[in-house]
Amino acid sequence: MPSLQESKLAFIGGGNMASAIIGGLVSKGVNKQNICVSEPWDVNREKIAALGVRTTTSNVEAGGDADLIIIAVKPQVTKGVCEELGNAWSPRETLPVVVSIAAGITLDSLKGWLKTSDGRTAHTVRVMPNTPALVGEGASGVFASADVTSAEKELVNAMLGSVSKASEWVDREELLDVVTGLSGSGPAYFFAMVEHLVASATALGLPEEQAKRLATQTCLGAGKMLVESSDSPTQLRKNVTSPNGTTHAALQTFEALNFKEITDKAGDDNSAASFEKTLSTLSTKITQDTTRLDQQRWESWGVKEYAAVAGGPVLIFGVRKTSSKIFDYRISRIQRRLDDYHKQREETIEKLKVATKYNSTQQLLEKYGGESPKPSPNPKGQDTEKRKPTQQPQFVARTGLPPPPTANIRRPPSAPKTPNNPPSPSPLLELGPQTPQQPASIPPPFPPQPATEQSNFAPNAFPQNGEYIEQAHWYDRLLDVLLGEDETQPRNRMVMICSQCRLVNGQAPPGIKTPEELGRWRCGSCGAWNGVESEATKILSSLRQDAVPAAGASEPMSSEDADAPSSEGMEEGVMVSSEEEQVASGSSEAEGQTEGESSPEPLRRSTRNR
Ligand SMILES: NC(=O)C1=CN([C@@H]2O[C@H](COP(=O)(O)OP(=O)(O)OC[C@H]3O[C@@H](n4cnc5c(N)ncnc54)[C@H](OP(=O)(O)O)[C@@H]3O)[C@@H](O)[C@H]2O)C=CC1
Ligand SMILES: O=C(O)[C@@H]1CCC=N1
Repeated sequence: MPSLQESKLAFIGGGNMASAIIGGLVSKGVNKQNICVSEPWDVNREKIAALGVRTTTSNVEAGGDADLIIIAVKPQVTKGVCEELGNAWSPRETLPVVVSIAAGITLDSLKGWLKTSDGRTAHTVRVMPNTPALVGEGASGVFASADVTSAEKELVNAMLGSVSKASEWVDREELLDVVTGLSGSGPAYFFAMVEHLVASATALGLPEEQAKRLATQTCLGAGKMLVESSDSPTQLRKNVTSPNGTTHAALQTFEALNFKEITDKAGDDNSAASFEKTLSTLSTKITQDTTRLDQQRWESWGVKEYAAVAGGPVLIFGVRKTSSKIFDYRISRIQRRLDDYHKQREETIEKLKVATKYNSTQQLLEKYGGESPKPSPNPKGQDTEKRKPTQQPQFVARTGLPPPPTANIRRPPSAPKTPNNPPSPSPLLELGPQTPQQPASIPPPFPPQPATEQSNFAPNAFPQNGEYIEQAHWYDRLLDVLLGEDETQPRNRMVMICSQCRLVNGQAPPGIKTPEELGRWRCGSCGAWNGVESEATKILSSLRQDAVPAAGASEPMSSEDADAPSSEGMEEGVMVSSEEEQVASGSSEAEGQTEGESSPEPLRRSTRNR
């Protein structure tokens, strides 16, 4: 670190305090050409220039190559000045030491504002000087940030020492506020005191100039005694105050007028100085928070913020992919086991066929018997043909009552419903994704009808004004990719429409994608069976039909027994419940028809058998 004489000094702001220090430095012989002052106001700049130092209007130029910068602008201007300098110093390899004399501006703020674009900050010192610096009688309080080196402190001490008789380094930064109220502002208190004394003496008849000289010299003499005497201020006061004398009477008047309180108040919370300090602190805080707010705003988002927003969906996608892989693996294991069971079942059925000579019997019957053997007539003499589940539409009014108006059932047209005069197709068949996978061979039982009539049918199934139709957006697709499709969504569900009477029997459970997965199901209105039957079930049904007449031939059954499906068939473990019902329906349907209008509910029969 260069010495004070060799150092280049720059003053940002050439006002009262800067003038006092520069004047002191010049009078102490510091090289004037090493001092540069930036000051926008011509009057002040010329006054400074009169001291013989360099001046400029550019802060950056003044601070360009300085070793020590003294920021001597008003507190509210300090932020802008610091940022201007910090930005300009980025190319500099070594940053200058910065001394701020601004009252109330903290080191943290200063260091933040002084940051260069590459993140460096100048070592910073706060000084609270006073104007007697001009005559080399200054008093200063000092506090430095932790990164300030001893060499840098030495340079600051040297600069202050040339204008101050007292440079006090304080332990805590907040103590600089106390120093401000004492020595920073202190000269003003003494000047005010002299002002009042002169005015009082003048009012009592003493010529003003005489009064001023007497007051000023008294002030200087008292000050000198305070500096030079070993006595305390209290002792020095007592030495002047004769018992019951005029000084005593005057000091009593001071006390009566709350002299102590006046001086106390100069530094307490209700003083103007205190308000100034509070306002200055608030201004600093407002500036800091405004800066923080700017940083938090969208436009000041950094790489981290954008990365978090962009990476969020990728993370969700990754988690979803991983978890679906785990579940896919578990599902495929269970599926393999299930396939194995299916295979074993097929093999067992084949063995059963061999054991019962099913194939050869079937061939012989086809060759010589014409039709498959029919079960023998039951004791009631009912025709067993009637027992076969009919695949024709059954529009039988089983209760004799019309369906409620809200029922999702087409109202009978004026013409009677017969296969030759079928009603129009259900509009639901036109709902693409929800249309069940019907065999193409099933002809639509109802001819198309005008839209107005369609909307009268099951009116709540069709949006009247489109308000319930949700358009898929691009982000819906994105969410489907990220989170998977919702199996409960209508577009992913199968609708169970009866192939005979077209009644919508609700939706297949979520996750069912094919008719095979759904299996056989029975229409709740006409009782017709729908869906796809597995090969094994067909064989077993056929075997059962073969077995029933054989048993009947050897041992006649009661009507109850004849109507009931065999318990073997009902308990067949490989059949799903709907398949069991289907086997049972061979008799229940027939019974339903023969028993006419009082036919039991289609499923009641099988329930009773269980
Ligand atoms: N006066 C004192 O006894 C003491 C003052 N201080 C502190 O010293 C600092 C200065 O106080 P003081 O000298 O009294 O105030 P002054 O107003 O007298 O001086 C400040 C000077 O800075 C100039 N200035 C304003 N904006 C800029 C800028 N952007 N760049 C460069 N210069 C600028 C001003 O010009 P313009 O007038 O055109 O705005 C003015 O000449 C304050 O922060 C104060 O707290 C500390 C201890 C004692
Ligand atoms: O009045 C002021 O704000 C400055 C600080 C101390 C002296 N003058």
